[in-house]
Amino acid sequence: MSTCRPFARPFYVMLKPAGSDCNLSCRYCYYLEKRRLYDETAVFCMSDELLELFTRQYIEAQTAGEVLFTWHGGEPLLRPLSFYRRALALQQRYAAGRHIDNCLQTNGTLITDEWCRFFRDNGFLIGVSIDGPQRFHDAMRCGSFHDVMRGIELLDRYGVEWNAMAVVNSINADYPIEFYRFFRDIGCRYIQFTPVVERIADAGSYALRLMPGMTEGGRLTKTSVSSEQWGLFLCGIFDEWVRNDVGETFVQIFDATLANWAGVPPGICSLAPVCGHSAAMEFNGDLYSCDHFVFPGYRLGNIRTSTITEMMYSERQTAFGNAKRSMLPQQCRECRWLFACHGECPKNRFIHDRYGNPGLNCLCAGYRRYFAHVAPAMDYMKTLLDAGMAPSNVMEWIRTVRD
Ligand SMILES: C[S@@+](CC[C@H](N)C(=O)[O-])C[C@H]1O[C@@H](n2cnc3c(N)ncnc32)[C@H](O)[C@@H]1O
Ligand code: SF4
Ligand code: SF4
Ligand code: SF4
Repeated sequence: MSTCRPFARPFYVMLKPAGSDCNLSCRYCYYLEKRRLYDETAVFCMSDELLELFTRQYIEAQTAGEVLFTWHGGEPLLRPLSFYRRALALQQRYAAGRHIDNCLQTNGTLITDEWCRFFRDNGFLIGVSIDGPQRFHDAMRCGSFHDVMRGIELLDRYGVEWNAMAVVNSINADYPIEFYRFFRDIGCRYIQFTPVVERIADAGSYALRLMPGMTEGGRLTKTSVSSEQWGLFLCGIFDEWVRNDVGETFVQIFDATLANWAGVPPGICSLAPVCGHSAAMEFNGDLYSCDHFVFPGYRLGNIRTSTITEMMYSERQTAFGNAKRSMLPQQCRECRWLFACHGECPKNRFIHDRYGNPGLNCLCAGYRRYFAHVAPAMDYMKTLLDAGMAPSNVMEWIRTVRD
């Protein structure tokens, strides 16, 4: 096994213990169709033996004293509690003094008292997918609103730490304030927004229906958000947040934007300069460059035949990571917001820039609007941070300059 550890930063692997299996079929889901990569498979289920191999390799591969396990899917709660008990036992067996944390991303519908006790007792951080008020959520997520809210109430009752993962799509994007207030009203203090940007491939050009980023052609799905919608959405929510909630409600993209303004790592890959530190592993041990690049051309190998270390530090994965920067079109290279945007996620890069070069992010116009809109407040918060003061002082300032 390779002992070479050239990355200073840790890396992460998102695990798919039930593959792409799910009890829902959300309209915009990019992951459900990944079962087509494994046509010969009837049951998508990570074996105990593979779980052990992964756990050992993953812990050994980490350069830091903390190790984060990320359970993802499909729906990870389709696996029984006994699977996760075994996972924790294996983590302890191979920890060798390292501190281990677990987070799990779920649609929330299968949460029970028993799961909550387990999450609480073992310090799991739970990401719950919820797309805002019922009419928005149900329109995309199979009418599951009440089941998800019941899951959230259970998590609250047992004191389990959770945050919201909200997908911004063609429908809810036009209602930023209603959407944002919903999360505040249900007591959610940590919110992540992800825009839907998916393209359907021209017939027969890909093994999957949806296309990978950094390619040309295809047509946008109906649920995808437009660049204009995304920009207006972010500006609308920012105005509400910056007046009332700084330091109280944490919106991941605003924190990441401020981090880039202050010159520290942003904490989300989409606004970081390079990719390559977060891979995804399917139920059978296949490792892919990123959860949003689970396509045959981005399969790095399988942990039964190569180690995670070899694959994560391979030339291929390094090239994948650096492509985020090296493939930036001229318009991005000249952009005044490059320090904050970095061309955003390569998954969303498939339009031409103003010079006719390929590889511009299809949300570019929205991001330009957003960065220009938040710049004065970001400048002010950076000044506060430099002076050792809390960014929440921006709320008072913004009221005096804008009211
Ligand atoms: C694929 S799901 C897997 C975990 C779990 N089933 C859930 O829904 O939380 C992971 C996250 O991706 C989000 N998601 C699904 N399809 C998406 C898309 N096309 N674009 C952006 N996010 C998407 C989901 O809403 C969820 O928050
Ligand atoms: S619950 Fe998650 S995995 Fe299942 S369809 Fe919805 S987004 Fe996809
Ligand atoms: S491709 Fe997108 S999601 Fe994947 S690591 Fe890069 S920025 Fe993140
Ligand atoms: S705002 Fe547009 S041009 Fe500027 S870095 Fe981002 S994607 Fe590139």
